[in-house]
Amino acid sequence: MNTLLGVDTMGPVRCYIGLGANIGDSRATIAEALKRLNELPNLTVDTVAPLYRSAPIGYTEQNYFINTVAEVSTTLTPRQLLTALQQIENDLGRVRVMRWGPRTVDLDILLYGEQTILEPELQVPHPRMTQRAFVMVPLADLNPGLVIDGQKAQLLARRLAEEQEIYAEQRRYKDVVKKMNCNYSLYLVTDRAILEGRDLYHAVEAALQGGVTLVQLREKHTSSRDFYQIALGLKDLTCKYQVPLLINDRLDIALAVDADGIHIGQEDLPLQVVREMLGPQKIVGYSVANIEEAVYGERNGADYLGAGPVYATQTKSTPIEPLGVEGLRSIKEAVSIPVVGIGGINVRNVSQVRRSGVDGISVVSAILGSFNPANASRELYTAWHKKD
Ligand SMILES: Cc1ncc(COP(=O)(O)OP(=O)(O)O)c(N)n1
Ligand SMILES: Cc1nc(C(=O)O)sc1CCOP(=O)(O)O
Ligand SMILES: [Mg+2]
Repeated sequence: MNTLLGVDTMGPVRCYIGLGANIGDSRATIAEALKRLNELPNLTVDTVAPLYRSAPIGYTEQNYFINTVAEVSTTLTPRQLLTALQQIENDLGRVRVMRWGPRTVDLDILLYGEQTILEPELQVPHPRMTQRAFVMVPLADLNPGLVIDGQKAQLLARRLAEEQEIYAEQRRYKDVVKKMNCNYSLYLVTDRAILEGRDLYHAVEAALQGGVTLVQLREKHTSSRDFYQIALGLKDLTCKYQVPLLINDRLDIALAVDADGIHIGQEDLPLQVVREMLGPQKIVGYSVANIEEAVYGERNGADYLGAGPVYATQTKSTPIEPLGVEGLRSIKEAVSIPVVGIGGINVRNVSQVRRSGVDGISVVSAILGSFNPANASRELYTAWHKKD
């Protein structure tokens, strides 16, 4: 490898990381470990296998484990990667008491490209990986044809799954990856009233073609049955463009269509209840109009905040005075989760909004009020990405 100051100059290396936990809320810990992994500089989590529950091996007087495997690409060296994984383990409360004993979270480098590393602290490929169903089964989900020690991952996984106790969990961790990679920059919120009879699917598809990065289905006066049917249709559409779909207000609809998440406000179900019922892997957005609400949102499980109204808007009647760019900036500076501005944002003021430091713009009429939502989205996209 060609290294310069410890960084591989040949480009990213594909690695597989094994994750396991059996103390506390293991699913939430694994979700948090994946998030922190993806936040490392020089590393991207590309895919995560489904979760599995597996019987402990070695010391059996302990809880079953939750396991998965992540495929990542990184320019970190093996040593740097090992140090980063140990830091995440420590930050998440791992205490090393006994070998093969209970653990809050365990992160192992399974494979680092095609390299073999035989150092006292680091052996890659992981020396016991081909003997463990909880490694080989999720690994084979990600890359069935991968050959390790001359054996195909899928064949090894099948044999080990017959010999060892391992159960597939319901939750697909593709949701975690979608959530981690969520792009808030151009966020469309729907409102059929503004369409004045034009077709919602056509308008949303045009907006997706124009560069919208996130969609929220907002239906204020629709029966539950119709809301559900529209949500199913939009889910197909957003899946086609690999853009997440969030549901406004309605937890039942979000659950029923397995949406990527929900957006709730100050008058909707309590944030903590929504987070608990939707689980850690889904996106929860929370509306705020001041710093107190923003801090509460961050502390109680919101993934992002919708701050508004930034400017006066005809789309929703709100008693709150517009925040303006300075109000928006003060909210953004008070929290560390993503913030999007909403309310009266259009192509003429988008660059002001961007200068407040927020992570994106959320719009209704600037896209759906246009007879050409694709163009309108393209213009907003360009304005958002324009350098000053
Ligand atoms: C991204 C985003 N931000 C704010 C809102 C407003 O939510 P809420 O205050 O709950 O009002 P309704 O949209 O439910 O009328 C939003 N929907 N999206
Ligand atoms: C749905 C919504 N929520 C707001 C808030 O301030 O919380 S403003 C708003 C409407 C945004 O529509 P437009 O982009 O057409 O102004
Ligand atoms: Mg609401």
